[in-house]
Amino acid sequence: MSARPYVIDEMISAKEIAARIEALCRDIRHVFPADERLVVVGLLRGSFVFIADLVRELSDRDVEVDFLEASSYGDAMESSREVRILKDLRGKIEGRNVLVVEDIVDTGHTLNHVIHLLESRLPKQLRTIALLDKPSRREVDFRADYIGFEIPDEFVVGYGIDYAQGNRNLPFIGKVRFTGA
Ligand SMILES: O=P(O)(O)OC[C@H]1O[C@H](OP(=O)(O)OP(=O)(O)O)[C@H](O)[C@@H]1O
Ligand code: HPA
Repeated sequence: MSARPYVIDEMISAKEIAARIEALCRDIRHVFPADERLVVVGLLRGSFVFIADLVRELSDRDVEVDFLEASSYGDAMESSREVRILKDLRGKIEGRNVLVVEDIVDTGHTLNHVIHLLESRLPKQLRTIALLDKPSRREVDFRADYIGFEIPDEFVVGYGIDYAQGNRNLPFIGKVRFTGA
């Protein structure tokens, strides 16, 4: 838990997120063949809420869900720039249609690292989707194929995203504002 007191100011409401997911899924349906299974890969832990809403919006498709756990922030607000794979996929992705789901792209190190790893397994088609993108913070040249919202350089929480492992269960995206000393 953080020692510094803070409040959370709402930035993106639950309603706005739901509407954006509907629109994103309309685009995704155009890209992946309707008659082939789609492997939706969530990057733990931050994507767990987003992937849950995304796959239910894609309930008209044959979807398999898998997870990969990557970590580079730990409890800090700054990336360590060292992406550790803590849990690998259960299934094989060679020759398959894959959608990688991320909560936020900040420096870009996490998704960049994961995509290189998964590309080496020779999927038929691999696309990435991130709910949030902070382009002003980018340290590696990476852009997700689908982006929910571009946001300014603020530390955000909620809808799966944490600060020191807290606040993942907020239904909206909020920014952390420190108060006092
Ligand atoms: O673009 P980057 O600067 O690499 O930051 C993005 C990553 O940081 C967070 O993960 P974290 O390492 O905090 O793990 P978590 O998903 O378990 O919270 C977030 O969930 C992204 O995966
Ligand atoms: O803004 C953020 N909030 C929480 N975790 C993060 N990991 C990268 N950026 C962020």
